[in-house]
Amino acid sequence: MTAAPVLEADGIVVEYGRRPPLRAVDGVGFTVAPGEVVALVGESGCGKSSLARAVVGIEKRRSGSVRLNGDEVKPLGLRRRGTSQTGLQMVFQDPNSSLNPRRRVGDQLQDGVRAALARGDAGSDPADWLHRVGLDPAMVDRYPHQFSGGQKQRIAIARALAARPRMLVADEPISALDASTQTSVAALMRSLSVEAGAGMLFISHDLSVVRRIADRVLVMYRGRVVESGATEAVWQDPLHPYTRALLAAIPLPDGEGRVPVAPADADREGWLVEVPGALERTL
Ligand SMILES: Nc1ncnc2c1ncn2[C@@H]1O[C@H](COP(=O)(O)OP(=O)(O)OP(=O)(O)O)[C@@H](O)[C@H]1O
Repeated sequence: MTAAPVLEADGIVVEYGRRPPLRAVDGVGFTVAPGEVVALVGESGCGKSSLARAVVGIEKRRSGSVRLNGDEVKPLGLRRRGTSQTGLQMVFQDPNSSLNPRRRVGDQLQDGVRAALARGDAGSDPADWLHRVGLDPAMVDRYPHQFSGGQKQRIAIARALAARPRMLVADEPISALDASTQTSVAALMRSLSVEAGAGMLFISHDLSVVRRIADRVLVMYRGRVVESGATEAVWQDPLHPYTRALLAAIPLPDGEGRVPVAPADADREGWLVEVPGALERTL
């Protein structure tokens, strides 16, 4: 029996501006099971961040719904003042946007631990969280600027996970990191979230990392999910022409990469017209 999804997003639409509005996300739905890592991939500007932000409620949705363990996730502006949705945590590309430069990292980790305890979940102490993300527990009294970028991102991840979220939404969490630490941080995110039974939506441009850590992948193109399925199935047998182009653009070992573009003779709109809706595989 498949576990009930921890996250259910349905018909998400995000628009910017008016006359005419730019439809950045055009009716996207997906689910994430507990302990499952779902990757969201697609070229720059296809709407990944807009979708991620709409899911956690920091971006206004034109329409659509998001449920976390069956409870509706309201956009931030509509939540009661002071109500935090600690069951849903987000990790951003830049760890500086998640960490307060004026507070010791231990105190910031403690906020997450407190939220977990308040919900009746077991909380670990801040030093233990530093240890879990591969940092010296004795560093709890330091400030964010005393850490490298990679270390700060590990702390931001620990801070998000310390709240024991049911769901983690990570928007390009590794792309600002040193290439040598990207894979290890991504693998760490996977192991910690799976261990905690949290679902994760993982956005990345690095398709080799996606292949390593994601159970399932959603391929987004021009605001829509054009293909979704088990990661290996999508890699072995991509159904949508855009997915094929995207996978063909994986950087080659010698560093040469091709940019994912529609075939020269294709009408870009035609890609979507020919294949209406997402190509969903049976899992
Ligand atoms: N605040 C905003 N106001 C107006 N347009 C926006 C805003 N945020 C995003 N957009 C536009 O919406 C579209 C989708 O952007 P989004 O950042 O969601 O894409 P993305 O796939 O995450 O891109 P990237 O991989 O480069 O981060 C783009 O055309 C972008 O220019």
